[in-house]
Amino acid sequence: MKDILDAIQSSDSTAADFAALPLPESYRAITVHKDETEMFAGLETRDKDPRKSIHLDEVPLPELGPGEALVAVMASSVNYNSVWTSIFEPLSTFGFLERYGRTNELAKRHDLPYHIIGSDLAGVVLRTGPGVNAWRPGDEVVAHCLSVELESSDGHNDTMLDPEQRIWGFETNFGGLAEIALVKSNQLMPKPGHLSWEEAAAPGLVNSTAYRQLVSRNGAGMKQGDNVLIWGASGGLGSYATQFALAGGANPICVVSSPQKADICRSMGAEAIIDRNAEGYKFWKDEQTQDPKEWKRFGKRIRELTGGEDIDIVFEHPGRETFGASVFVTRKGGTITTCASTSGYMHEYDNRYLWMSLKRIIGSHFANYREAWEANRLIAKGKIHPTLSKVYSLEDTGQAAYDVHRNLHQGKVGVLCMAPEEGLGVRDEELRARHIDAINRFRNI
Ligand SMILES: C/C=C/C(=O)SCCNC(=O)CCNC(=O)[C@H](O)C(C)(C)COP(=O)(O)OP(=O)(O)OC[C@H]1O[C@@H](n2cnc3c(N)ncnc32)[C@H](O)[C@@H]1OP(=O)(O)O
Ligand SMILES: NC(=O)C1=CN([C@@H]2O[C@H](COP(=O)(O)OP(=O)(O)OC[C@H]3O[C@@H](n4cnc5c(N)ncnc54)[C@H](OP(=O)(O)O)[C@@H]3O)[C@@H](O)[C@H]2O)C=CC1
Repeated sequence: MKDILDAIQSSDSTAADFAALPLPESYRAITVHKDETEMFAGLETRDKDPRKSIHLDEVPLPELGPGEALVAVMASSVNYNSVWTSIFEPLSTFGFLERYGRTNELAKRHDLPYHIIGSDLAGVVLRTGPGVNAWRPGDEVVAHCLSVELESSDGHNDTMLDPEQRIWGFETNFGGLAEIALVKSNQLMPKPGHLSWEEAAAPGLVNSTAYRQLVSRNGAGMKQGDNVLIWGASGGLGSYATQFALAGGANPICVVSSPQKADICRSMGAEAIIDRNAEGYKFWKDEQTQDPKEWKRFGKRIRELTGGEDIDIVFEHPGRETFGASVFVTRKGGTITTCASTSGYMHEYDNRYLWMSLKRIIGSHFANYREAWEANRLIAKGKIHPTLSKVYSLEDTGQAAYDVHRNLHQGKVGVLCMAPEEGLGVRDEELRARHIDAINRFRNI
């Protein structure tokens, strides 16, 4: 591993040098264990502690197949999907690995008693498999998390529709929270040169998801002037949705839960901000009953902030707790676009407000390669910025996942994998200097 790190840190290493580097037989990786999937049985979701289920193990290097690449991971980030994996909700991800393993001989590699998790990385290509021409050893890359087989016709208009579509590091093994990761080569994209390894690893999953969900024609197709209600506007997804709304000439109405988070949104340029905690919205009277009066109070507040207008697009992900309110506050003909259900996936809403006002609910999930590429291009051009707040060592990934599970974090939480310290890997100091305040906006708050 030391030779690999030395080659990455040396300014004159060539593709041939990387190709000649011997690969280690094993490497360190963040895992959950199959024999521990019942460890939290009977506990409430919030009491399931990722620090207990997340391990740092030495694991064997997987075989490299056609169309694949092995990447030395300098940094990764914590996504909520790793929280779900670590608390074994809504189901154990070992089921995904078993199912994938049954599909073909090579996919059997993924069905192991441990799951190496993580769906983001920034690093350097070490080896490519047969059939890979676009990338070579030594390339500095980030990886998006869409894994597709594309053997069926179904995925050829939009690769997210492939029947064998999987999220790398969640529904496949050998993810990014590790010193080495195995990806398909069509997950690779150029690392933005003005960012450090940990900054470059932070946006990937959430930035691509927010891009499809909000901007792409496959999602809400946001346009100039749209009022966009963004739940969790300073969180992982929301901090990118807020930037897309502002950069695209829309009007974000940011919902957050503290004055500090409201300040972050303000510093991004948002003006309409609702502190859901301070204003005390209670959309549910009890576990079974919603309170339409609270939907109306919320809608009235939105009208105050917009000069009397309602919402064109809701950027939904909290799910059960907010969905009824989201459908209610959307304007006639407007769109609710949803990619998750953090607070519960059995949603309830008053359908009269949907059909009578011709509203649409759009399901959105990650992004296809083109959408991920466009989202990464905006980062590389300094139009959208990473929202990295805190960075942990690989050893402390459990604590990082705990912070995200308990909503103690801001923006994105990074993890150093092979990178010995923060701040390394910057290749374009000039572009960095132009955007340094925006790059650091979420740091250490
Ligand atoms: C990028 C980051 C993203 C995120 O963070 S997203 C948040 C984290 N992700 C999640 O929480 C999602 C986790 N995934 C799930 O919860 C499950 O993954 C799903 C609920 C999405 C799907 O459940 P499943 O059990 O995998 O699939 P089924 O479709 O419920 O069951 C499969 C069986 O059901 C049959 N079936 C499917 N559709 C139909 C139909 N229309 N009519 C009749 N049967 C159907 C199939 O054939 C098969 O059957 P047979 O088990 O016998 O093989
Ligand atoms: N389908 C897909 O492709 C993707 C799905 N996801 C899913 O989206 C969800 C959010 O991910 P991410 O943004 O990274 O997570 P974060 O935890 O970083 O941010 C979510 C934010 O939502 C707000 N929130 C949480 N619970 C509630 C609630 N009950 N009511 C209102 N607001 C709430 C919080 O902000 P505040 O407290 O300030 O209001 C929180 O910070 C997860 O479930 C994740 O698995 C994520 C990425 C891709």
